[in-house]
Amino acid sequence: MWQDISRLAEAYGDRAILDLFAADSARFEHFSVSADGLLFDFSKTNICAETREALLALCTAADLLAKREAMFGGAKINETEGRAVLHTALRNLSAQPVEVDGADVMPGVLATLERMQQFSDAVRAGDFEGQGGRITDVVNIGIGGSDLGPAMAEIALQPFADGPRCHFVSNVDGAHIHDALRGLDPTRTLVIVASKTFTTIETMTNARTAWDWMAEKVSDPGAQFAALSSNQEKTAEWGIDTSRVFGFEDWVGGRYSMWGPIGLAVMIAIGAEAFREFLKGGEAMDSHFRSAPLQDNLPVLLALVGIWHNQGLGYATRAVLPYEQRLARLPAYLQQMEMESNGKRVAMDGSDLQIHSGPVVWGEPGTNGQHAFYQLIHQGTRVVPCEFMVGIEGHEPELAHQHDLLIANCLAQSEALLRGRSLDEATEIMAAKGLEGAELERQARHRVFPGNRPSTTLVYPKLTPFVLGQIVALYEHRVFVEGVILGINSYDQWGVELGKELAVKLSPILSGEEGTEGKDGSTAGLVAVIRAAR
Ligand SMILES: O=P(O)(O)OC[C@H]1O[C@H](O)[C@H](O)[C@@H](O)[C@@H]1O
Repeated sequence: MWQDISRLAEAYGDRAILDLFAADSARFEHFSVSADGLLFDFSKTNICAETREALLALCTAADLLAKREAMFGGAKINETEGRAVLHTALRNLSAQPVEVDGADVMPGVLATLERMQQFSDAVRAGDFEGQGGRITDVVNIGIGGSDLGPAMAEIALQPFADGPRCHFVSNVDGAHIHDALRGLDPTRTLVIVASKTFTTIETMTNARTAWDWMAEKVSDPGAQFAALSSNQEKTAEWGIDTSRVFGFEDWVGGRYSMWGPIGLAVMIAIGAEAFREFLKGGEAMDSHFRSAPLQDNLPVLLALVGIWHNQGLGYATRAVLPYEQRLARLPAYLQQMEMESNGKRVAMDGSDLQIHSGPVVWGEPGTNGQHAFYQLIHQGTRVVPCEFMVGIEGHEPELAHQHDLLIANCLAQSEALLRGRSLDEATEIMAAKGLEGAELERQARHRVFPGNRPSTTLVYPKLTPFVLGQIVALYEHRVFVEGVILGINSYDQWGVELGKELAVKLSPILSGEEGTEGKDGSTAGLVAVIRAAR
């Protein structure tokens, strides 16, 4: 199967996408797909019917349909940790039973959702108070999957945010919590400690700092703390009342956890009803993913475009470019989701991967990125497949003219990438400015855009909680499909462990309690410089 992809990449990798449009006047219709109001256009790639067939064959070869049902059905597909992968159960509002080890997980999921709602309602209504009165601010302390999702969503859903202000603290750098707490009233602040394991050093350190900050002004800091975790033993050690502890099971991966208790800060910000809309959006994408034929299946096609560009054509990165300022943190969120999930060098069975792992994912919202890094995207020597996204409508009707400009910019960028500008065109432009001879050629060459650079565009009606749920679930399933095709485990993250272990060992070396014997020359040298300067 991979041989087919290599053969097609060899044969078609360089062909002109514009020729494909010329050969098929309905190319846009043939190479775009819709699901519940979302439209995914991948016609501005060099995928043709033949390539699509070959890519779809990868799904069949990887037994995608059975694996998809295994995931939704609660099978322990995270084989290196012996866990099911059931973030989809967190948004299974229809409550269709989902069994793990013979027991339906749905009653527990829905009961926790209900408890979250009661707590969130109480905070928002002022029925749950701080020791100085109504809660005005919520500080979510967590990192990685316990931070990026809610932090991203809280910004994304600002038009719906009518609850207390939310702040997110993740970095162990004391500057982060220092700046977040500055100006807050500890007597009217709720601290949410979000950590699946409740052992993550950054989160525990920041939680201790927040506790001490609060203890200076209130007699019972624990009364203004809530905990979100799958480790009930550890939350009990902190003495946080169980009424404010929201648990989840080990079958929710950290980077897939914003649908459950890890989303509490978002629920408090936007209210339980809007949060349920977010879940409904995810649920709608789940049912599309499970029921649409592969060739019309949005997550499947998004994944296949990814596989074609990365494993097929060898493009090592992809840029996520939301034309939506409120999705400013989406690229960072997807970075963890995609790179922690599919950045693996061995297959599920432990053998070396024979193809490249997932790509580097990066990005910034448009139009800002245009004035920063698009230069390289248009004229650099490497090709960066671009994933544009844009809403048809904004939330500010009085600024509709600005939204139109935003859309125009988004479409202009993908058009420019596709079309480019030839030497003839550039020469004509420069000649019109009066240049001649060698100088004309030199200046014209700088103004050539090679074009033929692939991009996709995801169009959504308007960034509502429902649409955000669709988008997040779309990318989750994209990661799943790519992981299945690559034959890796997308749900562990052993690659983050070594650095953590070494950091623990370096602490006593930095403080001087232990020496640098056995350390490499660079690490020993850096330690020496830092210690000498103290
Ligand atoms: O939620 P926690 O247990 O505190 O984990 C927070 C994060 O840290 C780990 O190092 C993992 O790389 C992430 O997948 C995880 O989301």
